[in-house]
Amino acid sequence: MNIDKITQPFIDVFPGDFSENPMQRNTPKVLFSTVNPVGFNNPELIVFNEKLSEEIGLGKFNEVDINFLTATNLPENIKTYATAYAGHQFGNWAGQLGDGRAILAGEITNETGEKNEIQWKGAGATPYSRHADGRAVLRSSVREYLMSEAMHHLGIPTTRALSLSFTGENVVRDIMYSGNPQEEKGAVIIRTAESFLRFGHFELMSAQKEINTLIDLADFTIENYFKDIKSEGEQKYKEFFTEVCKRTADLMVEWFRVGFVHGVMNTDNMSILGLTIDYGPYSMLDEYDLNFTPNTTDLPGRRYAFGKQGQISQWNLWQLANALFPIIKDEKFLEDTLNNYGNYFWETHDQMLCRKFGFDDLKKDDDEFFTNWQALMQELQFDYTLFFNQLEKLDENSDFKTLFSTVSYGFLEDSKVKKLEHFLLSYQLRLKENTVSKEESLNLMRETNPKFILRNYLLYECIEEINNGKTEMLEKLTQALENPYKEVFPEFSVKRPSDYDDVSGCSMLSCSS
Ligand SMILES: Nc1ncnc2c1ncn2[C@@H]1O[C@H](COP(=O)(O)OP(=O)(O)OP(=O)(O)O)[C@@H](O)[C@H]1O
Repeated sequence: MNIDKITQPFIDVFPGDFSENPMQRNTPKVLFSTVNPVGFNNPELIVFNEKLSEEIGLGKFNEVDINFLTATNLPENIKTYATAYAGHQFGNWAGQLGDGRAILAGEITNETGEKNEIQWKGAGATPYSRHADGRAVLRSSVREYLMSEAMHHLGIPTTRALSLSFTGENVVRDIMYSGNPQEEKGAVIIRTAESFLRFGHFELMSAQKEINTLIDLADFTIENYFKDIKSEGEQKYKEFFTEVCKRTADLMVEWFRVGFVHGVMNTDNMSILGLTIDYGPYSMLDEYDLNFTPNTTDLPGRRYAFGKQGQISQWNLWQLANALFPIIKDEKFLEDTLNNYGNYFWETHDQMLCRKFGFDDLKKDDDEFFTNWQALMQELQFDYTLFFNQLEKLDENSDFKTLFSTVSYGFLEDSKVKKLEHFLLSYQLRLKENTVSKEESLNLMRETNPKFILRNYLLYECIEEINNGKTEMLEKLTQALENPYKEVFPEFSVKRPSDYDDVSGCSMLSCSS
């Protein structure tokens, strides 16, 4: 691998802590600290993403590269560091946080000039670990590795995953806060992204009244990642904020399109670039439920439930607006932009739903159609993904009851069948308003509705296998997630088996990763 090409421009630009023993640091107003990863004695590669490595300019894997992949015995040119950020967690200001178990190697540029940051997750404690260990368990690492790649192949902006390795050490975790912690295998992943900057980085500098660094951070971000912005002065920051709002809304709509529930949308988990970041207690939707949250910590308020993600992202943008206020002093502008967020979000959301149904354009009465559909989905307990796959197969000759009863988690008694029939008739009437052919309408559905989603029970089975030294499921899932709009393995295109309804890690997840 071209490890020698990795550089660290971030640490040349921003104030940081370079002290010998960063764990005892006492310099609050910095954006990063240099820190050495622990290194591991017996690391073992589980999977390496060669396509991504080539794409970002890191090239092919050699056996010696296992050291780099686990942040062990690093060469001189890699000056490792962890960044400081702040955040609002579950609606409350949490003060300073930071990369508690993420360590950056720096950045690599590929042949076409595209830059990517490279980061280990689980390579040891940093000055931002608070009292935690900086480690990651196999379970959470497999989940992040596979799901971030699945999102990429679904066409959704995300951080990506380059490798997954065993560290050779065990880590102690209490999965469901049972008071009975268990040893689990430790793992480390490398993830990559154009940038890992979060809303929280801006919040930290603003809260600390480090306005010059806030300006530098905004300038750095615009110059590197928002290259279309050419204005100067306050106008530049206004355009930046508008674009962050747009990218965030677009991302939320994409999550709704495929049924992704993030589970822990704190502002420190919001990417300033509009990427999906932090694959913790996430879940893909099985049965359609706007109120579903996979995160056990979130159960009481369901703040981060599936149906609330649009609204919560707007709340998070309000916090970002507050943080940017020292450089965008136009309160009315910020308020108007945030108020427009809802309109833009719903317009984009409804356009997306149109495509899911194979409609070529949004019509006046679609609002009512979508509301009826939502009520039907909830009441008939339909699987979100499979419902649309079945809808593609519907024609005059099909037995609609058989077609849809296989994708419900409940029993379709006569009254429900009537409701379904009524809805499908209204759907067929609505399809007649299309100005495109049946085939074009079907193509729209096929490219919008995935045939494969990475369900929690599949991940659960995969983790069990890897724990027992087998990688067959990992290989199959990789193949399936790389082709999500095809049915590569028919056995994966079924609803969650009922055996998994109450298995921890399949229905509910905790943050103990
Ligand atoms: N095992 C751990 N050791 C040290 N810090 C941790 C650990 N787990 C979580 N943290 C820190 O706690 C905060 C919130 O955790 P969260 O679960 O959102 O993040 P994460 O999954 O570790 O990381 P990321 O957001 O980088 O994907 C973060 O600042 C994170 O770095």
